[in-house]
Amino acid sequence: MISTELLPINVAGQWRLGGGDAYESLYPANGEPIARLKAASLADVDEAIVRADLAFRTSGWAQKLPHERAAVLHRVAQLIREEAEPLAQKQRLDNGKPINETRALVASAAATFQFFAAALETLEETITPSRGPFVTMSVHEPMGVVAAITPWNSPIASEAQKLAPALAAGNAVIVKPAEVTPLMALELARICEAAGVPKGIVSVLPGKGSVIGDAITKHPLVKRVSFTGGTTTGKHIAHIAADKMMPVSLELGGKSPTMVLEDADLDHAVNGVLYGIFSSSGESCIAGSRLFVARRIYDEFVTRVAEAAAMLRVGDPASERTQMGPLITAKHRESIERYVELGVSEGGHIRTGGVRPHGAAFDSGYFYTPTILEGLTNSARISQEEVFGPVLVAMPFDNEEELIAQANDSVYALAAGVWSRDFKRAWRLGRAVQAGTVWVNTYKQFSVSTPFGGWRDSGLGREKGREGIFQYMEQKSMYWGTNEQPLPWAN
Ligand SMILES: NC(=O)C1=CN([C@@H]2O[C@H](COP(=O)(O)OP(=O)(O)OC[C@H]3O[C@@H](n4cnc5c(N)ncnc54)[C@H](O)[C@@H]3O)[C@@H](O)[C@H]2O)C=CC1
Ligand SMILES: O=Cc1ccc(S(=O)(=O)O)cc1
Repeated sequence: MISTELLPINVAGQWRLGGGDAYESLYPANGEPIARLKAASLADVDEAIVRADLAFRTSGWAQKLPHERAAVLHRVAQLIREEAEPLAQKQRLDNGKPINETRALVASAAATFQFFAAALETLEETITPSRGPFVTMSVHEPMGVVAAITPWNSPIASEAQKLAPALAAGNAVIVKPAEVTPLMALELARICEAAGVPKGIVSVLPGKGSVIGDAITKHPLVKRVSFTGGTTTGKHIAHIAADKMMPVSLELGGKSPTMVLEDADLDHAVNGVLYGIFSSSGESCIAGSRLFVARRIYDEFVTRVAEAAAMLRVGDPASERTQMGPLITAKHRESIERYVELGVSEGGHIRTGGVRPHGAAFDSGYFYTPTILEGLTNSARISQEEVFGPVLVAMPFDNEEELIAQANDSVYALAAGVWSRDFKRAWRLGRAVQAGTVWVNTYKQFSVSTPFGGWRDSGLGREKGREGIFQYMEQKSMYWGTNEQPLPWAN
């Protein structure tokens, strides 16, 4: 247990107990409580947003010069780095990912703050070519209060990905973390305050999405929502946003194809496929969950992947040797088990996994074995729906045309992988596959300077990259008259 005391939440700079129901955050590896807190109430939501709006207008945050705000964000990055190990351990407890993964997420959160601080300092507005007796320019203004609604699977990274650009842009930010993983957002708010972000500019309101997230989205003072989560929730938020004429960005689900060609470096591809689906226990929007392998090498390749999957070290997230930890909750594991049963009922057979691991070390956590299904087509429900767990569907293909048709036959289009030594084929497939991100001869690599987002049901808008900051700003075109030529009605 991190603390037996009820943890305070952050209502526009006031650290206090939430007004909602008390609940416990559980360690997925053993089901034991690690923290207790009270969720935000609807009154907390309204108070946080009204006070955030006041802080936006009066705290001076929005008016700071870019290099001054950037200095504060650099300090946030530095403080995250100074506290990296305790933060990683806390996130391990909150979310159950292996410690090596949570360390990488903490490092990426620091890098994100550093990147957006640098982006802000070097941001250039544009003077546009004039077409009259005036000088024209395009500038950007902060929006006011914006909201960041995040899922449970990579808390500190997904929160930093929204908080850093939103703060860089000069806004006040309401963070609504997933109910089951509230701790990292609270830590980030504490660090922002310590780094010099004025009180009221960051709030963290944990609680049920359908209540707290909904109220935040609908609030008239909230000028933008940046959401990461499931596609159904994302569509619901998009409807509310349409009614408010509010811009949104939506980072949603995926069912990403990995394509392995006959000429691929197979050692490398085996590792890439394993990492793509089984890292983070497959609880990853970009998990490479559909594997297409050239028929000529299908048996050899899938045998190698299955054998390696069976050898993955599933277990204690605290151990540096662990490659796959537990799933997030008992309920989520049940949903994955139902998907595997569905795959079998649709004609699939389990090549490896498909069970909970046995042994005392696993009994009270939410563990599941790395699972590969074969014998299914791309139209099976388990090939089409997001499982969000360690389940791979492997399928052979006969030619490129059929491969691309199947890879693109999905409501999702978030990511894709191509494995081939033939540059021309890899290029052709990489350009033909419909996806927000394509990895060639690698998978699940990220750079904060490269935009990320999905097509179709995988989302709207892009995060990261220098342009990511503009998501949180309104654009304004300015015309400066030069008086060289009178307006038509001049007297
Ligand atoms: N494209 C991307 O970048 C990523 C997408 N995801 C997606 O997230 C999903 C898993 O996360 P979950 O927490 O299960 O998703 P979810 O959609 O249930 O919840 C995500 C967040 O939205 C909140 N929420 C739920 N209902 C809401 C409502 N009516 N109004 C406002 N907020 C609401 C939740 O409390 C949580 O904070 C997966 O489908 C996955 O693909 C996850 C990580 C990255
Ligand atoms: O930057 C994008 C990004 C990185 C990781 C993930 S996930 O946590 O693996 O789903 C999602 C988006």
